[in-house]
Amino acid sequence: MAYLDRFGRDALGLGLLVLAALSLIGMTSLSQGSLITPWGLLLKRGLGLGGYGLVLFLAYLGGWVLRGGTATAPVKLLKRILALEGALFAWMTWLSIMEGLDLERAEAGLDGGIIGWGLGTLTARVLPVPLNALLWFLLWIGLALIGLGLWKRATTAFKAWVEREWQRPTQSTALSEKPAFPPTERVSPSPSSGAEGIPVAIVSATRDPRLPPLSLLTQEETNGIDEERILAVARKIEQTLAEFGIPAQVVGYRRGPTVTQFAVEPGYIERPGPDGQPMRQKVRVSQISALSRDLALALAAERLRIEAPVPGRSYVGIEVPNTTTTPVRLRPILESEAFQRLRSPLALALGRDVSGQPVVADLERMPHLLIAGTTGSGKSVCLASLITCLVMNNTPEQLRLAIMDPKMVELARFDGLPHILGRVETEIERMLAVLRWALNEMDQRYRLFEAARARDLNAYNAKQTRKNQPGLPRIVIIIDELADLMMSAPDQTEHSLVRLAQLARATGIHLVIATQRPSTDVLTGLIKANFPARIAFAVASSVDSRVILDANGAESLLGRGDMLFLNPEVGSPIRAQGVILKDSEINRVVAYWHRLADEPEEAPWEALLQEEENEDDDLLEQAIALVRRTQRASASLLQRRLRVGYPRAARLLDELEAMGIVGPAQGGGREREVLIPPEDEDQDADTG
Ligand SMILES: Nc1ncnc2c1ncn2[C@@H]1O[C@H](COP(=O)(O)OP(=O)(O)OP(=O)(O)O)[C@@H](O)[C@H]1O
Repeated sequence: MAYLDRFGRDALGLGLLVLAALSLIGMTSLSQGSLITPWGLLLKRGLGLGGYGLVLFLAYLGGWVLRGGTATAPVKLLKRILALEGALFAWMTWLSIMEGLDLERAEAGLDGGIIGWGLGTLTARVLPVPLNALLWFLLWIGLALIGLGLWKRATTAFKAWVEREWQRPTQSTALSEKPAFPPTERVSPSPSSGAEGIPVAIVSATRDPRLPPLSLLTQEETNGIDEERILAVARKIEQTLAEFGIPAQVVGYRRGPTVTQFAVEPGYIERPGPDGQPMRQKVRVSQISALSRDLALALAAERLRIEAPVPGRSYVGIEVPNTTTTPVRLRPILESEAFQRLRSPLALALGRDVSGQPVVADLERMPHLLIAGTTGSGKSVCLASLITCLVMNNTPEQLRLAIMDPKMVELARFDGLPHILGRVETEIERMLAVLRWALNEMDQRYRLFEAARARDLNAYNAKQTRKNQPGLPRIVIIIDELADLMMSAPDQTEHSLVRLAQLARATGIHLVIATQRPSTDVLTGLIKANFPARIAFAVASSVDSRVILDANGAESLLGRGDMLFLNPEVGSPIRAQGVILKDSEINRVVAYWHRLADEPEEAPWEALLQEEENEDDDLLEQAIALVRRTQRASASLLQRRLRVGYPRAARLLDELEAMGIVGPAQGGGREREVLIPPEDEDQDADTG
């Protein structure tokens, strides 16, 4: 099927290119033919110079289809084609109007041809010539931008320009008065990006040819630095602090994708000393951080975070949201020096910090990652970018993923990646089986290492390579919502996660777990103790922030990918804007691997589930005997006595109900009614 798809696409793309070439030959009369000549004449007469536009349009469409452009959703594709066609007509009409709507010229195949002339004449009846020309010119530009997919970028740039021009007159006078920033603290624009201090890209020359090319991913979209606004905010900060009796100076700034961090150096307050002489006393940093709400009010900022002091620096950092945010893209981070320097297959591109520098980390060293934040704060986007980052750098022989997504929609689009063991699991019971399988796999790997006298996965794989034997892949287990698992089988989940977290590192098994419920019943002390690397997205309160990071701060984040990353090797959390991928980028990467994949394999935990199903029959017998003996029926009783997890106990109860042994659920956690008599009564009845 995929082959047919590919073949059809290639045929269509080539067909469009050939049509473009034939149209060009016909219009320029380079060659004669019974079809080409009348076709060229028709184009010339009908479209005038627009005929050349049509040639370009066909060639562009052909190239686009060949490059895989049909992966775009059909409605979107149709919209873009219609817009490009509209742009072509608008251009032809504009040409005709500019040449005075001359029918003779149109018939001779000049200007916009008959069609351009016709459309122009139609609107000329109601509009004066300049307005008529302007209307078609604007239509041409607008439709071309939509057709080329540049509309959003153009409107954003236009808005930023209007904003800049609007603010200019009010600020220019004050600007010359005080250069507030020493040049050293400024983010110098890099040659590759043209803005925002993004480091020069370094592409590794040693990229494995089996890996997807980086060109599948989008380049960064950047906003220019609006220095005037930054200066105005800096002045406002100084002014507000002064109004509260705190002398302080803004000595620099660092601009990131969503926030700008202002470096504020506390000044001195003069106080009368014990001897009556004035004494200079430095402002305490806590005095500045206490004013965060007043500063937010003065700057009309939604939320404001104060880092007091910035670790390793002699100033306080006040982070003010930018008016426009820049989406952080994966590709420039993969190409950055910081990422390349990690030289790890499990290097993760997390985002950009408050100065626009890449934030990267090595999952192998973390060795597990905990992600938490309220709903809509950016967890799933973060997981999707982590998965894409991993599969951009690893073949399925090097890395396997076990993905669990009880929310069912967020990560299901990765189904079909050959890296995924089985498929993306969405049912609680199957997820518990994945964890049990991971524990088995870990034990088995330890036995293999022992036999091969290898200390860890790297040593084992090196030995296998020397013997020309295949090595073992690393395994990353990803859970998109831990709360669901913890609610239905808390003991089993906690036990498995903790054991894996403690022991799995050497075997190349790593965990990435996310939750939107940062409460202590989900992130228990034991789990937290074993997951020192954490990412906190925006949360509702400082209590939640402390549950995740053991520190305040996440409550002041702005949401939508704004995060605090706690790297155990660094100590204090780093603020960053997370990477976001377009759907089209993910689709291209999945399609790349899908094309190379063999038939999907059965999940390795399938056998485990089958075994357990057989065990269930024994359990059912035991459950009947238990209910009959105790005359009580509840999930917790079955869990305790039969030593099973909640999902199994609940399933057993359902089966007992279907067999008419217990009544329906009572609600409110009450026990069910038992419908069979105790054993002796049964016997009495038999004998009597
Ligand atoms: N890094 C980012 N950059 C820009 N926008 C982002 C980023 N991350 C998330 N967003 C925006 O926030 C929205 C919500 O993100 P996401 O679905 O990841 O939240 P979530 O925390 O997983 O929520 P839920 O728990 O309800 O699934 C996204 O649709 C996107 O528009």
